[in-house]
Amino acid sequence: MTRVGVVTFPGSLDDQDAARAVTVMGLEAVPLWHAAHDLEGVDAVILPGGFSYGDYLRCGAIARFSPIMSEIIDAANQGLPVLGICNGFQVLCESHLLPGALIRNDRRTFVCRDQRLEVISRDTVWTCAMGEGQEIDIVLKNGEGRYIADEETLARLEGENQIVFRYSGLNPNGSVNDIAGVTNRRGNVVGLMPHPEHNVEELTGPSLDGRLFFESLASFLSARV
Ligand SMILES: NC(=O)CC[C@H](N)C(=O)O
Repeated sequence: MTRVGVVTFPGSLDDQDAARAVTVMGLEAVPLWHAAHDLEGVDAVILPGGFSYGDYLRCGAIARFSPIMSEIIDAANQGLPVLGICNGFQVLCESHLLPGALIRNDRRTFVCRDQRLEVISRDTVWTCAMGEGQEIDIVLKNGEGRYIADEETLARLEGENQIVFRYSGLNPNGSVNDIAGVTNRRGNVVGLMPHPEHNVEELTGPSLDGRLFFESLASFLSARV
């Protein structure tokens, strides 16, 4: 059975929900503590949402130095699928596994809403079961979701198909080019601000579009063996 590691940092909030989503999708969730040095042979890793280390300095800036992150950086550079959700996306940017940075929302408030996204690239481990141009609805909830990058990086992301999602309709936080999620060159590391783990069950809907992320992972892994 596919084993998906879910990391818990001090201050993580959505690690339990991420693990539940993994289980709901028929995969095995493996809890990984931030201080551990061992990925326990997992097939993929999720860095969940929350407030790691109290969001001090900058969201994700301290979590980046957790022992588990040096293991994840090495493994990701060798192709391990990694999904960073919200605070997890912030950690991935701070770790330089993904380019750019996330700063305070332009309206200076915490934003919590159902958010429509447009799928820009299905050329990643976590979106290969989606359609290009497909619109999906995923919960958004953060204070520092405004994606920025320098012009050269932006041009490269746009030119090399590394923008994975854009906000559809109203841009909720001032992210440059409406960017909601990006990937690395190889397409195994994806980070996004909205929370797919909250959109996998009827009870907590309204959409079930979060399932597509796990279906993508499953189809990528089964095509590989
Ligand atoms: N939902 C989250 O993961 C929040 C991330 C981060 N603490 C922020 O407010 O931006």
